[in-house]
Amino acid sequence: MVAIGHEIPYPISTRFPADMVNTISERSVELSARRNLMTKQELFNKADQYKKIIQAARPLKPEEIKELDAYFKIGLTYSSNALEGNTLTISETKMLLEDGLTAGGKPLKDSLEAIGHAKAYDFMLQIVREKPFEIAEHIILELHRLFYEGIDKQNTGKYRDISVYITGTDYLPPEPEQVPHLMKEYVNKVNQLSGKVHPIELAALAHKWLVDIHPYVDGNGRTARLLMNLLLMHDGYGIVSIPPVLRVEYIDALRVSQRADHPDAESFIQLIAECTIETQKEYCRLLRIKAN
Ligand SMILES: Nc1ncnc2c1ncn2[C@@H]1O[C@H](COP(=O)(O)OP(=O)(O)OP(=O)(O)O)[C@@H](O)[C@H]1O
Repeated sequence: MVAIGHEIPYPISTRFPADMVNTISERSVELSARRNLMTKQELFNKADQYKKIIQAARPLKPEEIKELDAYFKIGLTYSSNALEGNTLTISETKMLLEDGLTAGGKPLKDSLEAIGHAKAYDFMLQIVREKPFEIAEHIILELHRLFYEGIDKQNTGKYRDISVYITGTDYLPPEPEQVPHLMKEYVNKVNQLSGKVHPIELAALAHKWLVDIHPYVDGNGRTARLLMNLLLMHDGYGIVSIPPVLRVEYIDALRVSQRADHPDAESFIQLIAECTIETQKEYCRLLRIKAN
């Protein structure tokens, strides 16, 4: 069970800063260069310092919260879909979600994924703002349903009844008969761990354990990243994207956490902590907060 105040972070204008794409890749380079220089605990400490600084800028006006929600919705929708090969750029994602304009010549599926992801994001925010809450199976299924119903009605919001494989890895997700009971165990494990480890570690593990089970036919990565963000938002850390340029690091860290010999989730947790700090810097930039 996670219970903290209503801590919603915040952009300032839905009018996307023109430098958004550059900012994302520059931040990623910076993030890559810094990798492994700080311990997990140092990263958590830094994220907690930023969290305090950002919280001191509250309360925000309702219009500011609305604008920040829209800003990060576009950012997460773009990055989470791009990680899975969706070809929409951040500007095309913005045009689609704000003005209803589809990108000419691009697959319809890419637009449906963006629209679905945005719906699931809105639901995620709604849950974060209804407190207190516990992670529950119906919440995770609803995140998936909203994301996936426009793409494949048959497999939306329900567990898979077929075996699945993750391309490019030896790791085999469990057989479909095991999924319902593994998901029950999963929810209990996440709720029981809440308050016992740092919230960023909890969110990273919730992501990792969900993709380990791979409960759906498709859309596992995106549902897991939304769930991770539900936990991070709930604890006041903001919306955390994994920039597409870090895809290799992201997948490698998951692989290390799943290898048969000495599985180790530490580098995955560290990567999520680093991405959290980058998000917090973005909040500071948008809110004109001097953090150093
Ligand atoms: N070893 C791994 N290699 C690659 N991806 C992994 C691995 N372990 C877990 N994953 C997760 O699985 C996701 C991709 O899984 P898959 O290719 O089955 O896509 P999916 O289920 O269709 O979900 P989505 O399309 O949203 O990612 C990644 O985003 C990642 O979060």
